[in-house]
Amino acid sequence: MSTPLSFVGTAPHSPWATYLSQVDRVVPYIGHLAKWVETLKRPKRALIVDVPIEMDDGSVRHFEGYRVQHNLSRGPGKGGIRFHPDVTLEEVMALSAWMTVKTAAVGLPFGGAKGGIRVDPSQLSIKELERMTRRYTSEIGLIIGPQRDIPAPDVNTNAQVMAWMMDTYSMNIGSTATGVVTGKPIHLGGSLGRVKATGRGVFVTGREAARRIGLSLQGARVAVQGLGNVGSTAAELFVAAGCKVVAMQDHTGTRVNPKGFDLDKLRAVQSAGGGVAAHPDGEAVDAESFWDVDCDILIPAALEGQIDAARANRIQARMVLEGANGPTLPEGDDVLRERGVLVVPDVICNAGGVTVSYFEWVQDFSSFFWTEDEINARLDKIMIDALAQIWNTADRHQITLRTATFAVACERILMSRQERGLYP
Ligand SMILES: NC(=O)C1=CN([C@@H]2O[C@H](COP(=O)(O)OP(=O)(O)OC[C@H]3O[C@@H](n4cnc5c(N)ncnc54)[C@H](O)[C@@H]3O)[C@@H](O)[C@H]2O)C=CC1
Ligand SMILES: O=C(O)CCC(=O)C(=O)O
Repeated sequence: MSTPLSFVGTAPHSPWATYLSQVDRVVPYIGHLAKWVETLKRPKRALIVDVPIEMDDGSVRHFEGYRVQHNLSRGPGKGGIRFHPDVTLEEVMALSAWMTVKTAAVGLPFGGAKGGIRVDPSQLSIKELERMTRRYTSEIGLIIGPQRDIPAPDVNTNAQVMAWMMDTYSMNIGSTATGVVTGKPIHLGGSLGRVKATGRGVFVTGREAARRIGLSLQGARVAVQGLGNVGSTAAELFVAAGCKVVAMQDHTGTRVNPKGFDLDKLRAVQSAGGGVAAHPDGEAVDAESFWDVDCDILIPAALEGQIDAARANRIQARMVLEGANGPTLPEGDDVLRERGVLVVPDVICNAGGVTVSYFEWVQDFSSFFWTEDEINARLDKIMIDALAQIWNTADRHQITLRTATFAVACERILMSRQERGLYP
């Protein structure tokens, strides 16, 4: 065992502390590979960059950006870029580590990486956002590239941000490199199906898990936290399968409606710049009441650290589908397990996005593009097969799906580490 990292404090509820605890729990299930586990407890490479930009009023502001490559044993780094005022190096480390586990869990030939800028993008004009994205891309250009590390969208980033990143990287190297990012607009080498892929993966794993625990989707009540890219797609697919969304929460507010929300109305208020608070139906409640809602399926699809032990004790659902990364703290996991609430963990549940990102990367290299039906069929198969293997592992060892996903993934990562050896 080596010394702990000096540059990061591990407060008990921080995302990095959560990740470390999840790694500790897998050690008894990975046999002789446990001797390599220390490699998972530190990022391979972490870059902090200064991002100075000229604001529209002529002043200059500096933002702090990060790109962390947690582990590259199985291939180039892969993972999204987050623009959020609470982004920290430590959070990005945890997000990059979950990418390492996630890509291995679904068998993609990638390592784990993540990036972010500590900024509230809603306070920037579109031109300021573009300048910031381009300067950040040039700064992390030292370590990204189609064969090295491939960013993608995450919270508050989208296809337009990816287009600016692709263009900036391409200008800097002197030729178009579509494969440097995924989640791009379709006519710039993006893939059909990528926008909805993460939510689709949440739905497919949720549907499989429901079938396995005998929960019928017909009339099942769903509560969703975070109605962005991931949460809104998952909600739509569950409604299409016969469920009703009885509670919704986003950064604007929380509403409940036992009759089920009309998601078309949500889309309309979102298009007008509003959120859940502006939905015309149901009843507005305080944010904390979200965790008491009577429901069958709970989908946290916003940020980390949402389900602590106290909230886990109040959750009424039979199943929690982690659309977000890191929404459940280890003590929340323990309570949910004791109470018999099934948790389908982030590292498999939300892996649909990176899976279609992989398809996008492959399509960019071959310059041959697939139909949306082909993409969805391949995505569904990968998710269903991966969940089946994880479920079997959980049954065999009598462990949670989270520890089982870590066991399947860590075996692949650490076997690669062992086979590659330590010395260049
Ligand atoms: N976009 C993707 O392909 C993937 C995203 N994820 C994860 O899913 C989660 C959501 O990501 P996206 O949907 O892409 O982001 P997004 O930016 O599209 O949406 C985020 C949603 O979270 C809500 N939110 C923010 N702060 C909140 C708070 N304090 N309380 C309640 N709601 C809050 C926002 O209002 C918004 O509805 C994140 O944890 C992300 O890392 C995971 C895999 C892939
Ligand atoms: O699509 C990707 O490459 C990464 C998506 C992501 O950031 C995630 O799965 O958390």
